[in-house]
Amino acid sequence: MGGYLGVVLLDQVSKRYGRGPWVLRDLTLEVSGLTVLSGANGTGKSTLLKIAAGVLRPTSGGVERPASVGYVPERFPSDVKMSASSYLAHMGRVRGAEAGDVLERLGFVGSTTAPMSELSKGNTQKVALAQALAASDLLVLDEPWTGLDASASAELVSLLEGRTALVSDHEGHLASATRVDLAGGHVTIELSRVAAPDALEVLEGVRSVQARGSSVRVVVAPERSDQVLAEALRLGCSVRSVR
Ligand SMILES: Nc1ncnc2c1ncn2[C@@H]1O[C@H](COP(=O)(O)OP(=O)(O)OP(=O)(O)O)[C@@H](O)[C@H]1O
Repeated sequence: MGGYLGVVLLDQVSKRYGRGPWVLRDLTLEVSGLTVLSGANGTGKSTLLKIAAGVLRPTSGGVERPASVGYVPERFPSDVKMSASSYLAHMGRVRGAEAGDVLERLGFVGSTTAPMSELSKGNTQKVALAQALAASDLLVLDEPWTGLDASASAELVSLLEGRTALVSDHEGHLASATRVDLAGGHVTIELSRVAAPDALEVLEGVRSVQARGSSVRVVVAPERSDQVLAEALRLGCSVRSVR
């Protein structure tokens, strides 16, 4: 893979935390322009964004990101002792690009010299956005409107115009952006006589396998449910229900 400017490419990315259920499975994603990630709570939006930004490794699969990536996490740490101006200067040196007038445009009204831990939630978010928006190739923004007032929210929409960005947005600020829905629905298969749950867990499309008393509940992507059912029967499992 090579040469994607302003585009993050996730190639067959899967992620699970430890031995927990699969949060993402075989996800391939190219981003150009504004792309909004949607999906119910817990479907893996923040996980995907962390992987795209490079702060979390996928369990498997490849990620290629451009050189200059700006990331705003879902929650900015609340205990940063550095001041906003020191933080932005530091990030500017790391990135080789200044934050420019983003703070002013977003209507920042706090102190740029006080510790950031003393800033209000909205003003902290504006600093987080200012450092990220200095990146030139790709923005990865997790709920970036959190804590912003109406005028800062509208300004952020205009700041994102023409940018390449992967954004989670519960509130529909970017109505005209490309949408990637992580929910995609699921099929739950209840099995008994399961000798080897591990053999089910590795099947394509399987999101989780949970023992429940004498049965095992398998959550599967809808497009793979027929194949998983067939494989479960081949492994000698009995099917109790599919819904
Ligand atoms: N550090 C972690 N350790 C273990 N499990 C985690 C961790 N982070 C996230 N998860 C799990 O991964 C799943 C996806 O979480 P994630 O935060 O990516 O979802 P989300 O779509 O961003 O949710 P929300 O809309 O509520 O912010 C959830 O089941 C969550 O419990």
